[in-house]
Amino acid sequence: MASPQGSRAPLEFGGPLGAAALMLLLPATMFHLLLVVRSGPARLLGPPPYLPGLQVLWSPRMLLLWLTWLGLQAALYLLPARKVAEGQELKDKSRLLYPINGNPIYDFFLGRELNPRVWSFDFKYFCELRPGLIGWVLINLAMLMQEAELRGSPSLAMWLVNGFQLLYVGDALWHEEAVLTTMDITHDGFGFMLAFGDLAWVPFTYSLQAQFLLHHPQPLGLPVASVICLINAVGYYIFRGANSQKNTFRKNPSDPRVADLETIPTATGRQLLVSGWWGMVRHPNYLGDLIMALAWSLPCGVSHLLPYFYLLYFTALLVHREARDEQQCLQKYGLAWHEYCRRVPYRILPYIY
Ligand SMILES: NC(=O)C1=CN([C@@H]2O[C@H](COP(=O)(O)OP(=O)(O)OC[C@H]3O[C@@H](n4cnc5c(N)ncnc54)[C@H](OP(=O)(O)O)[C@@H]3O)[C@@H](O)[C@H]2O)C=CC1
Ligand SMILES: CC(C)CCC[C@@H](C)[C@H]1CC=C2C3=C(CC[C@@]21C)[C@@]1(C)CC[C@H](O)C[C@@H]1CC3
Repeated sequence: MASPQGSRAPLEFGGPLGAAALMLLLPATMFHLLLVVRSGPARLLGPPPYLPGLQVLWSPRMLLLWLTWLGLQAALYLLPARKVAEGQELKDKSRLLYPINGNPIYDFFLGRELNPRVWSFDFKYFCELRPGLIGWVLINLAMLMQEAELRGSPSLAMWLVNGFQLLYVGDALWHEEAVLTTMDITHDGFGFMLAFGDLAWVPFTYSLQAQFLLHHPQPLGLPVASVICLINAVGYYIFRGANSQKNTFRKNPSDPRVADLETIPTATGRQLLVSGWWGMVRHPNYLGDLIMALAWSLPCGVSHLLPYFYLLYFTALLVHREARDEQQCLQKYGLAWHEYCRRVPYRILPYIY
């Protein structure tokens, strides 16, 4: 089906071939990382030390545990006390139409249903923040507790990684409503990418540093730990400052905290911030997030590349995501976006990219 303008919407992620490759590569990458992190050499680019037998990989008990975890999260999600927030309204009051491009692989990967719901249970919104992110910090905690069992007490590096990532997840849950304006909720369908990303990729690869530290303890002195804490604090300050500034502005441009910021009018009636954080680069929030990603890897030392996998993957993800967002903003704002790009020429890293 053509999009409202009659033209075919551009295929993303390399179209069907890219989608098929990612659906094979991503689970294989996660599997490789989980095998290598437990090995002595822990070589990111080396072959996995061994391939476990089927009896190791398939456990009905683990499947039951995972389904119980999902069920618990679903029950908590349905609690009547939860706050209900308006989703982001689309331009023409209707919902985006997904191109029926006649290719099941691409649709399966990117998903076609924008708001997959059963009654009030929104599967995409539920998966985006709860089972995966909370599962992530639970795995981290399990690593910390296992290190305490093994070595008498958790290492300083393990405390740092747990603390930094607990702050990140707690922040995401505290600002849960902000997820409603992300492209995952407003633009992407709920397909393999988000289902696998939310439920497997986040808990099992985002906890890689904690898993690495359990199997490869790293000495960390207080002076270096203090510098790493400062790096994470700077990253979080930029991340939170930029996200809050934009979300406050989007909710109420007259809010005293953003009313004095310079803006560019657009034909949609919405304005673009062109000073403050969003006058520094076009995605300051990504910059803060990447600085935190560096701070999460540094406690693992520099002897192995493996703990820096998240930083490498995340850089690629945000560079790609930024390009996708640029395309969407160009479609939304046209000349106003060109003007914004002229005045704010850098995307993520000031004077570099
Ligand atoms: N840890 C992880 O795996 C991931 C973390 N993230 C983090 O999630 C957060 C959200 O990122 P993301 O969902 O990509 O989207 P963003 O929060 O960056 O929002 C992008 C949208 O913001 C609006 N916008 C852009 N520029 C301006 C401007 N100058 N003035 C006003 N509005 C503007 C546009 O939407 P509109 O104009 O329609 O409002 C644009 O589509 C980020 O901090 C990111 O780092 C993201 C992906 C993965
Ligand atoms: C290569 C992967 C399989 C592609 C999947 C990417 C997903 C894991 C991410 C896409 C956007 C995400 C966001 C977050 C977590 C990761 C995913 C789902 C946050 C919830 C992280 C916390 C932030 O405060 C908000 C983010 C929104 C986007």
